[in-house]
Amino acid sequence: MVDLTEAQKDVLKAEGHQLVVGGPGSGKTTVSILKAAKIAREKLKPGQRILFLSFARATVSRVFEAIDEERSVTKEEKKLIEVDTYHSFFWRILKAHGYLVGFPRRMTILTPPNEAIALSVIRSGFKANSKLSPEEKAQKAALEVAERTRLATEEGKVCFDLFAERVAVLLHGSTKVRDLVSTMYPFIILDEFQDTSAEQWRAVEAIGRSSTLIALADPEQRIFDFIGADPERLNHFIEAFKPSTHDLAGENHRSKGTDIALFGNHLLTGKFREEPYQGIDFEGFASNPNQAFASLVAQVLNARKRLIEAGRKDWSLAILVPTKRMTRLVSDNLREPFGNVPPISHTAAVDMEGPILAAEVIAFLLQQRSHDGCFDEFVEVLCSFFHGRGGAAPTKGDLAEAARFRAALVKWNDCVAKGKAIPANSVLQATFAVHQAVAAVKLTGDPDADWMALRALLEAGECARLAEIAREARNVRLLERGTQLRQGLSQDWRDFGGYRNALAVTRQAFVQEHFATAHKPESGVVVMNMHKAKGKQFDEVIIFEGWPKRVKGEIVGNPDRIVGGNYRDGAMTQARQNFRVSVTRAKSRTTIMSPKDDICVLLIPAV
Ligand SMILES: Nc1ncnc2c1ncn2[C@@H]1O[C@H](COP(=O)(O)OP(=O)(O)OP(=O)(O)O)[C@@H](O)[C@H]1O
Repeated sequence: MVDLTEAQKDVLKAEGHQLVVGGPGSGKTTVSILKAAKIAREKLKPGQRILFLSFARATVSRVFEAIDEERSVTKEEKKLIEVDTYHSFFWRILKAHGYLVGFPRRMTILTPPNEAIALSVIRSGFKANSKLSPEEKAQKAALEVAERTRLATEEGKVCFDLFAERVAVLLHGSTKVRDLVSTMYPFIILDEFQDTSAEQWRAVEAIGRSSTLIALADPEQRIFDFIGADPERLNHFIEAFKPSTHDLAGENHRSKGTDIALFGNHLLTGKFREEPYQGIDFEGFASNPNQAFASLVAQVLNARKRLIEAGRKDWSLAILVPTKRMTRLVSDNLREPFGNVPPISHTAAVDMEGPILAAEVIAFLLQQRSHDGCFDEFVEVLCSFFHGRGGAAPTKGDLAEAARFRAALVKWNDCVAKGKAIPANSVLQATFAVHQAVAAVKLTGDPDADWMALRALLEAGECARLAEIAREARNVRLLERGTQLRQGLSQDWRDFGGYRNALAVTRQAFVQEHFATAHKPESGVVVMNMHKAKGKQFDEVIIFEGWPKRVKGEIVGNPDRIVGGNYRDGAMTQARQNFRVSVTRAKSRTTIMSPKDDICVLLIPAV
């Protein structure tokens, strides 16, 4: 067992609601787990459990890892600690009691890709978010809320965004439901409390009337302002519950023996010291793609070598980048580095809307239906892919593509009805040919082989859109991932001698996947957006940003920077906090890579 600090010991001793604050790696998660074990020993009645609520599945797996590391916690105690995401906890409440707040009794989850499809028409009526006036933003948000509400109340399709708000209404309105929750969970630990949104806060505020709340927070790791986190949140908690407050502030256990945490603190103020920071490396690179990626690959290879030589098993190296676009670019470059450097095996956290919808296209085809109107349905699935693949930001190009396919289908059906030949230049000719080829495939009942056979057909076929979909589908490791989908498809085959419900089975598998909590934390080389690194820890971190494009010495574009455009603008508090969160994810070393001729403005000392 670790030697707890005095402040950590106080957390274990105190009774009632608690607020535990402290910087990165100060031991908040660790002490909360020990506290949970103590509660399990001393306070729980049979059937009761302690709930540990977190934001994302990835953080949940970190917490599981931390629980496993805590050797002083017994197996029985571990069983009584239930780690869950807000989403999944709220969904459980809604499924049981949602009808009390206007939802139909039968509800399904509208997954993010399908939500993106449903909202794409509204969203595409507006310019990019950054170009909207506050009024336009409000108007867009109101339209989205109205449509989400309609989908939920009229069609029983509930998207994640509605969970917290409805649960808050439910818990404030019904003492009975609240008591049910508190009887089951008399103690609730709230992870990353500084990032709770107004709705999430309203929901836990209600539960706090009958359960004891233990909030863990680092106000300076607040990174979710854009979706409703509020600097005042800790004060809301203090006012409502008068908790005992425990400050683990100065401690840094994650990167002991280094100056990583210190550097993180200095980033907040922009006041750096002269002496180098142990564990922080800076690498400048030249502002062009070849040299930038070559420098990155060199750093990745060095870091990987260090970690392997250190003899750790399960080592982890994170490459953190500012944008989604950069995540893809880095991943592409690692897959095919320059010269004779072999591919660098890694996982990349790319947005899943496109890949999931691409998988749905394949699933639809696995059904091999042949009824009238089957081709129409296929075109509709294809159009859904274009509507949804951009997630919250559908592109005009994708929506135009969907419109073009739909218009071509009307023409197509018109020709068929009139017995006329279909125009040879119809965009659907190639699509139809692939559809026919798929219908002729003899499926075997082995889901892996069949899935791959269809994907290969799409990839090799004449239709460029379907080939693109097949490539997107490669990003979902659906069949490797677990047995849920494979079992579902096999069962389907056994029941019907074909994959009659493949699309429904696939959608269900993704919902399950979203709620699954037993994943291992990432290991090996991982590439992800800086935002996604919150709450995680890695052995080494490389932070890599974009570079300016110059024409005749003048900067004409500066994409993918840690600070948009790399402009200095006021206090830049939010950007500083984000940067600090990324820097402090490392246990032993953080390498910061920024263009030599336009260094990240946050690294330039404040005067
Ligand atoms: N008192 C202690 N002595 C030594 N090591 C500790 C102590 N407390 C925690 N640790 C270790 O320090 C690391 C970071 O701790 P933990 O994850 O609990 O921090 P945290 O405050 O939750 O971090 P963050 O907010 O950055 O996610 C862990 O590997 C943990 O085992």
